[in-house]
Amino acid sequence: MPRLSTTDPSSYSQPELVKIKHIDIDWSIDFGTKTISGFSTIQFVILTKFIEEILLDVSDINVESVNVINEGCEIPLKFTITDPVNDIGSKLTIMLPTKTDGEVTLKIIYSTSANASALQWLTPEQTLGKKHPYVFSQCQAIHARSILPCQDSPSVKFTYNAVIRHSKVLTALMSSIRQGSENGITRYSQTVPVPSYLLAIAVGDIHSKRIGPRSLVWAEKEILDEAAEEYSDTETFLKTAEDICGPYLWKDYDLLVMPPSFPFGGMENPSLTFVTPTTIAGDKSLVDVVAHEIAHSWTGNLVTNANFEHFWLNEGFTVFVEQKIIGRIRGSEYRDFSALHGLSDLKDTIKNQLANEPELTKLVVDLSNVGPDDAFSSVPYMKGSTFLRYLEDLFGGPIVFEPFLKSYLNKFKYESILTKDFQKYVYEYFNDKIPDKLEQVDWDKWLFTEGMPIIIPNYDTKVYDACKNHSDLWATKSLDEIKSSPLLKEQLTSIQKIEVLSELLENSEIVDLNAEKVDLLTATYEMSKSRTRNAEIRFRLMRLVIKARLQRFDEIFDFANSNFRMKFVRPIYRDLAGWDIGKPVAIENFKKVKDQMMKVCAYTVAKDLGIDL
Ligand SMILES: CC/C=C\C/C=C\C[C@@H](O)/C=C/C=C/C=C\[C@@H](O)CCCC(=O)O
Ligand SMILES: [Zn+2]
Repeated sequence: MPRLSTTDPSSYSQPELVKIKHIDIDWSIDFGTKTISGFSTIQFVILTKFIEEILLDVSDINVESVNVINEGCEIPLKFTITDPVNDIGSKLTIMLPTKTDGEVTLKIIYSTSANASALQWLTPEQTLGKKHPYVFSQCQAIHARSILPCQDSPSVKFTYNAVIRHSKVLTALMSSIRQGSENGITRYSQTVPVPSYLLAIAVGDIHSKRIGPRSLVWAEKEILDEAAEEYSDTETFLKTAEDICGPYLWKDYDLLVMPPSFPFGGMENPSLTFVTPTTIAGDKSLVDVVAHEIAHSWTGNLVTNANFEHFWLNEGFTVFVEQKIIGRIRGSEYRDFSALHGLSDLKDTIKNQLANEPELTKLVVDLSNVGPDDAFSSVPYMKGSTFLRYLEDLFGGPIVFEPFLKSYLNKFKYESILTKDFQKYVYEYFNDKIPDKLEQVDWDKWLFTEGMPIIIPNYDTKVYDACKNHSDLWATKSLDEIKSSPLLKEQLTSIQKIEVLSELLENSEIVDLNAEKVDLLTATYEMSKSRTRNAEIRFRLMRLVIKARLQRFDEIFDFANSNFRMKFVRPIYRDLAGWDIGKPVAIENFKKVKDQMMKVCAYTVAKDLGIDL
């Protein structure tokens, strides 16, 4: 795939010449045809002397007409759409009537395809309530182009108003501020400029419950109360994040608990985080995802990567802030534990998921020939946050680094930036203060070396050590020795149990896994399905079952079919694909359930299994 534009390798649009400033959206949601149809009125600002055409991204969109709006009159324009390119979609070229400068407004009438990659349409049977259909979107990284023609590049930020026409019995939600809803017409308005990937919509039989002064949780009725209970610390997270990052600029912060096929843990859609139900463990042990999504309100949503090669600016910073929130609330040893746990995940990613694509283990990647969905991994999250922690420690700790962080967020809010902008600001801010420390940072090595981070910070290992002691016991001792070990009298928390399993997975080659050991482990830490709802635990336990080559496929697929969060299903399918007996069973199961997965999930799992979709 050729590099599409100088600004963004994953977009046909030319943000260096022209940028969208505002969109008025008018959409009708049709569950019968599984399509959204309507129009967008798009205001562009021209950044060069003049332009004669405008290029937009589209994917599988049927464009009916394009008109230029001039002093209230609409003049039809010629346009062409190229054949789709895998992962990227098509180029919509709009011919302007004359050489144009200043600003221009276009009205585009269009409808989506039933296969729009950003959307998942659920039948009533696929919902908890079983009575009404449901549709939701996931636009990151480059799927917004499948629901509206746009400059689908995070280097472009725009405000929008939206009118959503839908069945009166359903609720329509968007990632902005609700202006009202009457007779099946719901209006939203986003007054903070956002990139296209932060557009989000969900329509279904969705209800809400207040969980804080600026927060509602939205969910199907059947899980509303337990969700409200699980996420009841949201306001504490918000206040702590404000203390670290500055004022919260998005007015409301709501959560929408997604259907289990939502492919990610959470998505930072402004004012309305989408969160997977797999974070509901019943004991708040997995709500760090909410701290993560709240952190994105600054890192990612206000200061945004200009293209996805610099995704670490979104995710590395967000994990860094998430861990600070955890440290502030639970103690610094838990901040460090979270970082150490992240490093275990990173090791797994580098060893397994990216074993054949080491160039994707760099902090800044080259996406000229790779789609963002294919490049996605824990690397920008964990390597990025480790780099920031290294800088914080080197520069003098939080007392020095936190004022910088606030200043950085304030300086670049509403903008889209590259790594070099961050680097330049580090020098601008610290040059007079700590020039000797600045000299020690090997930027090239941090940004472009493959594999694990070049330096591992000196973390407090107090919480982690207990996990390591337990995992060492299981890895090195006989069953009798394990059973009689005094260590097992020590209670571990859910997050520590997760780490014990991660360590065992990391060392699975030497652990001598067998049915008895797996069963004893399961019983000892109360990890059976009947004893825990913790999906992170169940996920790792199922991976151990596979590593032990136990043919417990019912149990494995009971979990792998209960949700289609890619973080869970992809490693399970990958592990099965590496086992001659597991692979055909996995393929058979995948074929049965792939239509219930969101497209990005089905596509990547098929790749993991080495089969065509
Ligand atoms: C270097 C990587 C380059 C580009 C990747 C960018 C986007 C990839 C695309 O697949 C979308 C990702 C969306 C992520 C949303 C939420 C995550 O934070 C969830 C993390 C995994 C999980 O917890 O389930
Ligand atoms: Zn994130």
